[in-house]
Amino acid sequence: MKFTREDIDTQELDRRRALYGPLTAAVRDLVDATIRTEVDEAVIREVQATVVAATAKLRAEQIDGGFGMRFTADGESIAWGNAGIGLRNAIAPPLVIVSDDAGLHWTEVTLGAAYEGPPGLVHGGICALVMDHLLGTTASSIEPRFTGTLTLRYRRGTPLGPLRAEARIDRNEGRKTVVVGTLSDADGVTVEAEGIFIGPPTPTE
Ligand SMILES: CCCCCCCCCCCCCCCC(=O)SCCNC(=O)CCNC(=O)[C@H](O)C(C)(C)COP(=O)(O)OP(=O)(O)OC[C@H]1O[C@@H](n2cnc3c(N)ncnc32)[C@H](O)[C@@H]1OP(=O)(O)O
Repeated sequence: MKFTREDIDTQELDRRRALYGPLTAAVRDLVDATIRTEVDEAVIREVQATVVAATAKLRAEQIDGGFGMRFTADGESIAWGNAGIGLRNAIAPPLVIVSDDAGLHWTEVTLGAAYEGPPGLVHGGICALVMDHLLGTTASSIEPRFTGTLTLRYRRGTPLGPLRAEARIDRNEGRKTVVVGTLSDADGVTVEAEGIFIGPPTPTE
């Protein structure tokens, strides 16, 4: 697993956020526009050439493999390639997870055309991504936990558009943390989730 330390201060972290965030947002917008455009064939070919040229520029200098998970000297995590929250990942919705003192974790996100499964509805695997990441973050609020089992009940289709997901720890059983949560639209719950998240073995195990 790729965990590395970045020797940068908060100011440099903010500078990089301000640099890469808008690029990712522009690529995300490009994905949406690619799905929904109705322009004529000549424009499609012209845009394709522009995108290919832009990609070649970015590929001029690249890291090997994925971004990994990096930490600053202050312990701040930089998971910028992550499929759920990655600042540099246009595939990520991206999720912004917040929590309160009572242990409730939630995220409010708008899922558009890029996340469609059945017509007008969110792809079931994307619902799983949202719930896995939210429940995993909730389970990892004290120490890191990996997804062992994730169980979802799709109560009804989840419409594309604004959504809210919530999670809380149900119980801890040694290295296992059981987390429950829901995904909802304005009319109520669409998906119920339960996850069993497993921590690393203690040194005596
Ligand atoms: C990306 C993460 C970065 C972390 C740092 C930063 C954190 C910041 C927040 C990030 C939030 C991320 C949220 C997304 C999280 C993922 O997406 S993680 C990716 C998907 N998950 C995986 O790839 C995990 C793959 N599986 C494994 O690595 C291993 O099977 C596991 C889950 C670590 C367990 O292995 P193990 O430690 O050898 O487990 P083992 O000793 O056999 O069993 C321990 C206990 O767990 C139970 N157990 C074992 N496997 C399972 C299972 N699959 N289901 C249920 N119970 C199980 C056993 O029955 C046993 O129970 P008890 O007998 O103690 O009652």
